[in-house]
Amino acid sequence: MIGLPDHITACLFDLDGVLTGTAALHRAAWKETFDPLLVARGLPEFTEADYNNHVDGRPRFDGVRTFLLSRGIDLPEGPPDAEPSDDSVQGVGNRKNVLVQQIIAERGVNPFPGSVRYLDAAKKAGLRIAVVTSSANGEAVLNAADLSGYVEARVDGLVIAERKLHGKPAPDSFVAGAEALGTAPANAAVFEDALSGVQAGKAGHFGFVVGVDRVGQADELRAHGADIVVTDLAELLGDL
Ligand SMILES: O=P(O)(O)OC[C@H]1O[C@@H](O)[C@H](O)[C@@H](O)[C@@H]1O
Repeated sequence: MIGLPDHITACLFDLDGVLTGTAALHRAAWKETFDPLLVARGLPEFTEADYNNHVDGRPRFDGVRTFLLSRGIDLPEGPPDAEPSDDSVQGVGNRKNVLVQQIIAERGVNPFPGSVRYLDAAKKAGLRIAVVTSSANGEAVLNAADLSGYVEARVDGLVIAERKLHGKPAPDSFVAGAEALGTAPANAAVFEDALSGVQAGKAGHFGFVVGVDRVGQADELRAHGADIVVTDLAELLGDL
């Protein structure tokens, strides 16, 4: 049914990069945040590979920590209300959030047409639908894309922080999404564009992991745990 094995009764969709084109906006905000820190230390600029390997899919402050570690930069943690100008992990994360909200407001949120068609098909097929995103801006993005009507349960960055869940690549946020729908992981499909996200799907033993390749990393998505890789969700409907 709609490109999924028969035992699948629920779909757990990542948001940025799977349902909406906002992954590129997050990437732009991260680059604008990290480049001055790198340049000041004489290090190479933030690349797409840095984003894909260290930041994409992870909760905001995990992304800061993982990337800084990859470049050997040690910043103090700082308090959660650190000023966006503060050179601490919390300050850098807060700075990125100011930037991403500006960029989203300027460029707008566009759902992928193939993803909207897939959501329609999933709903028609009677599959349960949840969104599992590390973004604390998830609700605003879903609303801006006019997709909230499809979503029966949402696990976002705010929920992850509040419940102290381990972020992707740990499976916990997807497990919480399946739980919210009353579905066992074995009967749920995970849809992810991030390497950390397909890794989470595999680690949680979900029934099917769909890798969504928006940036030419199909092999990496497979190596991190995707059972199948598509470039557009409508491919699963078999009519592209
Ligand atoms: O900073 P936010 O909006 O809470 O988002 C956290 C992360 O959310 C993920 O969905 C994105 O893939 C990441 O790029 C982003 O950093």
